Amino acid sequence: MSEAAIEKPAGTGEREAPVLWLHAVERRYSEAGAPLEILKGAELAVWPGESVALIAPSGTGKSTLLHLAGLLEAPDGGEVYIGGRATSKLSDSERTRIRRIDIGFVYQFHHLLPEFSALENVVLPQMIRGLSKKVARNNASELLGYLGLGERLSHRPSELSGGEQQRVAIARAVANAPRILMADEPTGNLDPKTADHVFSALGQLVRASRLAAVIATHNMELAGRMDRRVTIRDGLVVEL
Ligand SMILES: Nc1ncnc2c1ncn2[C@@H]1O[C@H](COP(=O)(O)OP(=O)(O)OP(=O)(O)O)[C@@H](O)[C@H]1O
Repeated sequence: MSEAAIEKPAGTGEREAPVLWLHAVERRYSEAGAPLEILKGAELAVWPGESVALIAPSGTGKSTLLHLAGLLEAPDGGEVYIGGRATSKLSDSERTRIRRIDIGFVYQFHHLLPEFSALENVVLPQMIRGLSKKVARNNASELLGYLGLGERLSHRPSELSGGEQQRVAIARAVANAPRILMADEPTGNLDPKTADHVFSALGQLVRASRLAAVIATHNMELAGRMDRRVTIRDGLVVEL
């Protein structure tokens, strides 16, 4: 793992390494032939057990940043380190492996599999990872119970409320015990009370399992309950 050795973000001293570090990250798209620079050397380091709210106006690059951090896209410049490991020169299969093992993703529209029950939605990613059905089912029912869905295991997504569906999506995202949880507006389509429940569930998980969480949200009240708040300004990540 020699090329993987992390340079430390400035000012971190002897502190343990960040589990996620976006270093000098650039991302540009082209719009009608003209370059559209979204990230211009962005820096973001997140440590285990730390929750970071990403609050920025529409179109400034929140989803782009989450996609880069989640290895769903590659940066045009800079480096994304996961667990101290540089990811830009890894093969596709290694990136896929890191994505599957180290990273959990929760989307605004949960993308649950409609024909499967809540339990099965959380079992499947674990079986893809290679766990036996029995172990996966035990983990899934424990996790769903922890998120207050113990009585809803055999319900299909269409038989669950929006907040319940979103909690199933959270359970699915953390079922393989990732080190980083990324969420893109996870409460964006929920009423305030349900959003509060979902956020509390996320917070409990982050604290209980020393997850690092990066959550894009427009909800300032919920963002206020996280450890840190950052925004994107002129293509850079800025602490609020
Ligand atoms: N594949 C793409 N091709 C071209 N432009 C893109 C692409 N993806 C994103 N963009 C542009 O990049 C900018 C940032 O998009 P992004 O989705 O990251 O914003 P966002 O901050 O998440 O916005 P929102 O809060 O509305 O979801 C937008 O102007 C968008 O139009």
